[in-house]
Amino acid sequence: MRVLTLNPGSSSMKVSLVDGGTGVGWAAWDMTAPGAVAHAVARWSNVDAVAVRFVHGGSQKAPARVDDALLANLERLTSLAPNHQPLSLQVTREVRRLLPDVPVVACFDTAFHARMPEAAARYPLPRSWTAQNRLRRYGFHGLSCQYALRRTGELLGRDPAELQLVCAHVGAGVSVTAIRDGHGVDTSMGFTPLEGAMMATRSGSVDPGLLLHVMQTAPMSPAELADALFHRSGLAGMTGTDGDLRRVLAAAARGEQDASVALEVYRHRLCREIGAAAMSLSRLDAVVFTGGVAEHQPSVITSVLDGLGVLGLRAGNVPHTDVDRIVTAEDSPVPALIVLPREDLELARGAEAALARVSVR
Ligand SMILES: Nc1ncnc2c1ncn2[C@@H]1O[C@H](COP(=O)(O)OP(=O)(O)O)[C@@H](O)[C@H]1O
Ligand SMILES: CC(=O)OP(=O)(O)O
Ligand SMILES: [Mg+2]
Repeated sequence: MRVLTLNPGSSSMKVSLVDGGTGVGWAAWDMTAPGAVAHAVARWSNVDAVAVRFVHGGSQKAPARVDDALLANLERLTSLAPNHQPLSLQVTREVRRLLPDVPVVACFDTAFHARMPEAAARYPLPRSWTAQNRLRRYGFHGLSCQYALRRTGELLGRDPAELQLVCAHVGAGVSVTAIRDGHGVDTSMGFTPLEGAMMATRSGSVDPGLLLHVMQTAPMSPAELADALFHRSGLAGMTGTDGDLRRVLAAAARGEQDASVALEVYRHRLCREIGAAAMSLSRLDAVVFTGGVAEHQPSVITSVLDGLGVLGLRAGNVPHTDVDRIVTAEDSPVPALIVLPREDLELARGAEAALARVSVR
């Protein structure tokens, strides 16, 4: 099956053509570039299916063929993932208009975490708020985790279902997930992709008491607060850049103090999330790093590894290549790997599975 995959992330729109499970074409556009979907369709119109990544699927537990009712449900989740959901809805509508005869499947980041134990999924809030079980932790980057798990199994020669891993997706969005029995059992992102580690433009976790204090002393609308936390915090907020790690590293190399401090906080918070995730496992088989930063900036991953000695990781020589590899020293008791992000392959798998289910019915 030839599947056109569309992955609107917070910093770029990634598009690929996957034919029979293998990626055969790839392109990425800056989020601000207009017409990405039209360009992709013009290039790859001869396809059997289209798969679109949605970070928030609400209660959806598996990829699903898109119809108007599904889109209306996904639209209701927009305020829970404002950096992503509107774009996914927009590209889905556009691709349905451009390719009206091709089935479109939505694949959800949240599905990988749907079996998260209650202890990890619940917030300690008044039960009148949580009675409907909607105000809970969902988790994101699930397609990326699913692929990293599969690939780590191949690289270590182990059955993925038996592996106990910590998976750190380090891109513009950053999250850390504990994986056991083939699915997420705890993860740093929660009700929205704002919780947890520090990110390119998102704050990650902040004491809710600090936010209450700010709301009382410098009143602002919910929209202004959301804009500050989703778009004007993280690396961007601390350095006055756009949050792209390349620019922050360059600023630090020029001796800019704000950039150096931001990198320290970034690294510290990532290590802390990795340590926390390990607590949901009974043993640690490996730590796997994926996402755009792991792919393009392996030196950042080395500096994170230096902080993980307590978990039994010993940093090795991290050659800057574009292949999946072990990045810990040969005698490291626990290996760490860099696996290049391939959400596109999971999107294509999801589309094939959803359409096979539909045709069996
Ligand atoms: N050559 C590169 N191309 C793209 N991203 C890069 C490159 N080098 C480093 N990066 C880092 O990868 C980040 C984007 O990661 P990615 O996983 O693609 O983000 P997202 O999917 O969240 O939009 C950028 O913020 C940047 O810091
Ligand atoms: C969930 C999320 O933050 O995704 P991305 O890293 O692709 O922006
Ligand atoms: Mg991404």
